[in-house]
Amino acid sequence: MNIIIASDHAGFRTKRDIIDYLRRNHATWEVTDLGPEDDAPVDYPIYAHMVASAVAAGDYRRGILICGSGIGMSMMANRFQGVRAALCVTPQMAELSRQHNRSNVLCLAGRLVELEENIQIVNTWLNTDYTDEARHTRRYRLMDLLQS
Ligand SMILES: O=C(CO)[C@H](O)[C@H](O)[C@H](O)COP(=O)(O)O
Repeated sequence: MNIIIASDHAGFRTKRDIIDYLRRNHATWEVTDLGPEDDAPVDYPIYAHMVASAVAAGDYRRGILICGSGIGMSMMANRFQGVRAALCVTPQMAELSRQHNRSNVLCLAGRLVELEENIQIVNTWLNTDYTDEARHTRRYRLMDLLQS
């Protein structure tokens, strides 16, 4: 199973620490870091575009995007057909985004949520399966069908 991760400058430190955590604790996930390599200012749409297009193409099973609020990253990622990006600020949101929405990209708020909480969110998101219930499948498929 593979996962691709990127941030902007505001999410850089959280990204670095989450990648370190994943490599130590989730050995079954092969982690690819798309950058940036430091916290010099960058534009989040470029990084969201890289991650979301890789997930949409099926090259990566999951993606994680981190910026200051998580908002711009989720806006950009959700422009891609087949990408269901969820901005989560609590573990319960991460759980529901998997169970009900089958999220495949997780967006985190590096400036608004403490690292320990973000790690719990990541853990929950990786460890929660989609429920595969008919009503949820119908609804997440409708998102692709109704996309303009
Ligand atoms: O909304 C955002 C993108 O999702 C983020 O919070 C950015 O990290 C934020 O806008 C960056 O702000 P800065 O003033 O350029 O550091």
